Amino acid sequence: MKMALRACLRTKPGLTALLSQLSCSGHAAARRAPALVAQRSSSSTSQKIKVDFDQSSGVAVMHMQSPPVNSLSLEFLTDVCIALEKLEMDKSCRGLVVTSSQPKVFSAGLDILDMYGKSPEHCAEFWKAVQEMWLKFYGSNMITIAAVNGSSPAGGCLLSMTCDYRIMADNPRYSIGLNETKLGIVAPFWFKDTMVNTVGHRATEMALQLGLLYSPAEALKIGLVDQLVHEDQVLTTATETMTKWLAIPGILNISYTCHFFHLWCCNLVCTICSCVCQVIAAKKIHLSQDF
Ligand SMILES: CC/C=C\C/C=C\C/C=C\C/C=C/C(=O)SCCNC(=O)CCNC(=O)[C@H](O)C(C)(C)COP(=O)(O)OP(=O)(O)OC[C@H]1O[C@@H](n2cnc3c(N)ncnc32)[C@H](O)[C@@H]1OP(=O)(O)O
Repeated sequence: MKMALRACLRTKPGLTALLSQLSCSGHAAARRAPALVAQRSSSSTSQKIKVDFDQSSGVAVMHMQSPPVNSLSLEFLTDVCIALEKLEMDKSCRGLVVTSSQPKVFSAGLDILDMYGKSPEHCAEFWKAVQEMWLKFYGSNMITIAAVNGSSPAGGCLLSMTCDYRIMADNPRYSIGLNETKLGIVAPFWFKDTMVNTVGHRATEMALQLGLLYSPAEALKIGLVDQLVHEDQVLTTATETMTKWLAIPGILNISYTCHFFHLWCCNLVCTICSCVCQVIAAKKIHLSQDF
């Protein structure tokens, strides 16, 4: 799916416009102009994001440092998107590792305090920022690897699933998954689709209906993560793995992209049809209540 988005962002101007409308793209850029990285190795920091870029390898490491648990608030999401935009614009940056500076937690998911009791305008902006993060990671031209060095529920799991590869710390205290159901909320369809693309239909059904959080070993078993390593090795393994991915010629990447793009389009059409059916059904229920 990530590759599919990458392809359409490269090749389909119409869809790019559609996606940019969906994602309210540019909302982050409007706040702070991106700057190109000029040095051989550089480090740029916002309050909540630190990016180390090694120009010799073309690999950047994005450290999420929003205490206590990297919850995805509007401010944090905006910083993530800005950092990503800057890296995306620097053509020498080919790979991105995303990890956490917080102990025991990769990301606690959406910031619950930023969703509750806020104005409709804030909620709209917040929700657009969530979509923007998702689209930017999924549609990135860079190879992306999530170095999941702690728990990663809900939106944190989504973030890791938008990456090309996931390496998780092998610590049974940590968990990962889309647990929204356990919180009494329904995960949006694009959370669901992202998981289907990662672990398949049946595993997603089980995961979402029961709101399951998986231990690292369980997550590996269903393919939610690709590799487990000792806690101390997560970041180094991620950078080593990146070298292998970057050795693959970009053209092959684009070819696979076309296959996945086809699947993604089919999925989108089904989703639109299902939304239309739901609206029709809701109208029918409404009418039958009137009479
Ligand atoms: C406007 C929106 C419009 C529409 C939205 C509608 C629907 C959206 C539907 C679905 C999408 C939802 C996606 C989500 O991501 S919802 C968030 C789900 N997240 C969780 O369930 C995680 C909850 N947290 C934990 O499980 C643990 O905190 C964690 C394992 C991450 C870490 O455990 P640890 O023991 O290390 O720390 P704690 O003591 O539990 O927490 C420390 C501190 O952090 C606060 N905290 C934790 N999670 C969040 C969070 N998601 N948002 C905000 N704050 C969070 C926690 O309360 C503690 O604070 P304090 O007590 O002040 O120290």
